[in-house]
Amino acid sequence: MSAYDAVYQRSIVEPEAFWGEAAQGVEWDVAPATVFDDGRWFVDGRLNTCHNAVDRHVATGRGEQTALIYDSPVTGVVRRYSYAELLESVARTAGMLCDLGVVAGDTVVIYMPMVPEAVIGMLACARLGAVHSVVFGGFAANELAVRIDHARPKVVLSASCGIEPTRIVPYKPLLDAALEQAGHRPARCVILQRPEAPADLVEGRDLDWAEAVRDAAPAGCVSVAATDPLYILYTSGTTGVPKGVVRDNGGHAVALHWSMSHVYGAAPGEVYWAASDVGWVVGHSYIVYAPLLAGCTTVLYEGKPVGTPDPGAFWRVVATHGVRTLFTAPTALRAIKKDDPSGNFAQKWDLSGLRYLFMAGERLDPDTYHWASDLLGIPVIDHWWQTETGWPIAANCVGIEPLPIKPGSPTRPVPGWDVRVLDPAGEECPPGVEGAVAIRLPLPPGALPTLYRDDARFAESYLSRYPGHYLTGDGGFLDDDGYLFVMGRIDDVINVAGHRLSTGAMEEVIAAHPDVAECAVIGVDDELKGQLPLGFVVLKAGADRDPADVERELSAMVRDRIGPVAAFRRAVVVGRLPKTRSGKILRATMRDIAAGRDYRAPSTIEDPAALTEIADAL
Ligand SMILES: CCC(=O)SCCNC(=O)CCNC(=O)[C@H](O)C(C)(C)COP(=O)(O)OP(=O)(O)OC[C@H]1O[C@@H](n2cnc3c(N)ncnc32)[C@H](O)[C@@H]1OP(=O)(O)O
Repeated sequence: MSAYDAVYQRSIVEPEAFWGEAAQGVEWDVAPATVFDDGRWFVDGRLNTCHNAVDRHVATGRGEQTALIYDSPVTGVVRRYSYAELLESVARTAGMLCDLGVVAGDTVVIYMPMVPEAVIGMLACARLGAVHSVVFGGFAANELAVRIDHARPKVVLSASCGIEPTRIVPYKPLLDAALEQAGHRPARCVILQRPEAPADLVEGRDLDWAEAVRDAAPAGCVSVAATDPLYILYTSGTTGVPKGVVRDNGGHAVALHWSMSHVYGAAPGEVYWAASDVGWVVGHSYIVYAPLLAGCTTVLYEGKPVGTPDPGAFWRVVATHGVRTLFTAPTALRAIKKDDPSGNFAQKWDLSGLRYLFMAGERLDPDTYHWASDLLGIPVIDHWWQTETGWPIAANCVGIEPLPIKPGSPTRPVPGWDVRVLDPAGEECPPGVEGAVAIRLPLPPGALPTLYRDDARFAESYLSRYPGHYLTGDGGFLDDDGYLFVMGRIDDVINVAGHRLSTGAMEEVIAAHPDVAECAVIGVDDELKGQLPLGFVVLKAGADRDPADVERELSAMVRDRIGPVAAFRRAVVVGRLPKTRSGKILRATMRDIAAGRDYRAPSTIEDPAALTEIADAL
């Protein structure tokens, strides 16, 4: 039996012994006597995640080691925080939150660009046992308002602006607009003033971050139950209402700490860089928590793969900061490949320290895999996971044993994840046959225990379709060697440049256009961003509009209501949508047509010619 097989089998057959041992990698205030009970991990354990990520390393001699490197080509700033400096900043920021009345269990919304204060704010919440909810900066005011109303934060942490390569994005007016729309009123908003676009502060509500922190006394770590929530992270579901994925403290700390050595093969003291955004789960897990829990140096990069200033940006960061492990999304590599197909910019930098390139966020297409692999000459490792799971479900666990790479596959299930591919009747599909990818329960530590304030939706979305299993929402197959191939979503969620978006949310926006009678949005393949949304709209009778004008207006509406990340630019006016006789829009068949897959008109279709019209429009 291979090393991987032995570790994997043990994790599935003896999960309590397996994770009980892994839990020893974390420092507990009260060590858990019970590893697993009634669906929850480490139920009677107590700990503090911030202590494990920061204080612990200072206490054990890593105080002078760099914890965080902030590299910001858009401002020209590079700043290093040692673990001791990070501790000082986090403790003081936690003190500021205490002064504002934040206590364990309160929620704090963080709407910030990629600046150190975003990381510090997250850790400060964790320090107090408060629950942070980070909202990605590329979302519009309306999306922020929805999240504020659901999370009901006592305090909002934000910044005056974000900086995109070609423009300053004023965040504060977006926050103000969100708070006007939201029913919930946070007690305070703390605003980081950036010199590129300082913001007006609302008297009595807003505080200047620098002033508020300056006057605060450092706060200590609050011990919390392992099952207490560390954060809520909203993710797109099939409807316009996002799902608040809950992450607990104990299971999360144990799983992430374990993953750094076993999945990524990263050791304390090494530089680990996840080129993502703190607004996504990759940012939560692998910019902030996991590298710090493991005593690594993490990189916070405020820039893009291209345009800041050139397609050598990633290679500069790797070479300059001695990055050993790089983690990014295929879209980022495709962007670099597009601007620098021969890899000339990579040749300018010494990349000899780079050991692994990990890829996730969307499917790694074989072309991009081969390009990166040839360019870098190191293992390029696709791995697959989700906001809900918090850490990898399938990967080539190089820390256990590197397995042969099969392009197009994220390799094999990671220990702890009992991956099954099920047919519509719930039977396991034979090797090579595609079905719904599900995880047999229990989910390992670190995976979501529920959705925030919505246990019913959690059960309905994930647990009801295949009893005893968690439904991932992705389709795929296992091959004869147990390698998983994930082929894409089986629902109305799309993935645009590694951003998970709901087509249902876009349809809600489009349907509000005065000339639109009905609409459907699907994802279509795109060479750069993986997928792009495409809308089909039927205009109201008598609406004599130029289709190009309608497309422009709908694009502006989606940008304004959901945000620029939706990248909604194409809307095709059609005479009708393909439907069943009972009036259900045949989105799944439309997706098949768009993906170039074989499709059959369902027997219940109202008029098969409607599908031909969609194919023609595409
Ligand atoms: C494994 C679990 C998971 O899947 S978690 C999710 C993992 N996903 C990721 O890490 C995302 C990976 N993608 C990226 O990092 C970016 O798409 C990269 C590759 C860097 C390209 O960025 P960019 O060129 O901005 O394209 P984009 O499609 O992301 O953005 C579209 C428009 O949105 C804007 N935008 C983006 N981020 C922000 C932000 N933080 N604040 C304000 N605006 C933002 C961009 O400027 C762009 O705007 P425009 O349409 O060009 O005007």
